Amino acid sequence: MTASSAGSNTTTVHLDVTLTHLWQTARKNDHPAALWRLPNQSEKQLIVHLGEPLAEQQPIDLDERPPGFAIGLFDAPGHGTASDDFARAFYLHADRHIVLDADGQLLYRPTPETTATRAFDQATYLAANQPTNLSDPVSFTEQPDPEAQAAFEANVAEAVEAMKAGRFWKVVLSRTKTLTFGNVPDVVTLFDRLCAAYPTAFVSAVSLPEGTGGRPAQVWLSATPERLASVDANGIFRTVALAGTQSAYTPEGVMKRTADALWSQKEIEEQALVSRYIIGCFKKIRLREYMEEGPKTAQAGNLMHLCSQYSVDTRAVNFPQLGTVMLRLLHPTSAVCGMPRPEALDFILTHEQHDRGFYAGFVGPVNIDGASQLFVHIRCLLLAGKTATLYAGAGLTEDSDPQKEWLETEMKCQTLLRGMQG
Ligand SMILES: C=C(O[C@@H]1C=C(C(=O)O)C=C[C@H]1O)C(=O)O
Repeated sequence: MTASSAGSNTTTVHLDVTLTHLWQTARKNDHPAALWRLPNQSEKQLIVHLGEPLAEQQPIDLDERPPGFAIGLFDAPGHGTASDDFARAFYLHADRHIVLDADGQLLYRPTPETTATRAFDQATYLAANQPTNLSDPVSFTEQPDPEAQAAFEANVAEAVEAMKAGRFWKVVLSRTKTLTFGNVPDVVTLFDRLCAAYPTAFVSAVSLPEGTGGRPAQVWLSATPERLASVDANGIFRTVALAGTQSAYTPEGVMKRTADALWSQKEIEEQALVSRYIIGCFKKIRLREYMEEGPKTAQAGNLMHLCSQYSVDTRAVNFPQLGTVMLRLLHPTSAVCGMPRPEALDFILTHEQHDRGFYAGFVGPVNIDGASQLFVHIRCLLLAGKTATLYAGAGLTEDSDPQKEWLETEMKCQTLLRGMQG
């Protein structure tokens, strides 16, 4: 290995170490790891947590956390009875932080050298010198589930009845789809494909070893279009209200222009409910100085959504904790749960047959390069060996049509299916 200093705060590694070697070394040694690419950027970043195992979710204080990566479950212990229950996540520390820049160079960010970092580097270099067999093409097939559509549509019909009876106004119901890969797929290859297919998405892969939160070993992969809460290096807070879904293609397979997208009253109302929910959160903390842009049509891969953007200059309003406070208030938003939240959550927990796990939770880097960027964990899958479980949901109102909502979840599954095909 030869390592040379490139600038004051990074080290370039001149050896055939790749993200795959780093990722596989982390997995093999049971170190939690997170790999991500921010929207509209080419840099890919990887952090490896080398400390104590991640036993439980922890409160995420964006202002106080050391550099790292958060991944939170959809559901909170106690179902959000305490105000910070939902803003909890497993927290990976950036004990090793590696950046793959736009020129394909691996740069090691300086982190304290410890016995653990030296052991990890050693194991990585050994892995880089082993012959690898990554020539296997990534191929997968869908596992048919003949009951799934009827079960989902029955749930939608029940939700519509509950909304007509006034129990709640909106709920997001989800379903799963199972895939079988020909071979255990290389996660970095899948991640790279999603990055290439969806330049405007937040793409991530997170590996959590067995025992994290009492769960088996898991790898989650996603390409999400939805920002939950972020604060950039200039102190600008951002969130979005994203809802309403249609294909980005005409029935003839031609890409539509966003300006040509037409939205039904149901979709306009559905998105307005998410906007109202966000504005309600600002009102709770008596914050009036927010900017609102939209709703506009936004493209997200094979789909289009209605999107309103909200931003606040936290320095101008002298509110440095706004990101943390809003994370607590926002998650889970009505884009993935419903309104009012307690009733919608209760309906989800009593009707969905699967555990959502990290689907519809949140993911993203915290205090990396002075910014924290958390995204809603949708358009995601859970990988275990050769099996992948995709998760997709649809926002329902009393005007929902069960069959259309099923088709919407099918389109949402297509985002990952197409992206992974490369
Ligand atoms: C729930 C999902 O997506 C959310 C629900 C949407 C909708 O109901 O139209 C649109 C975008 C997302 O906020 C999902 O992709 O699983």
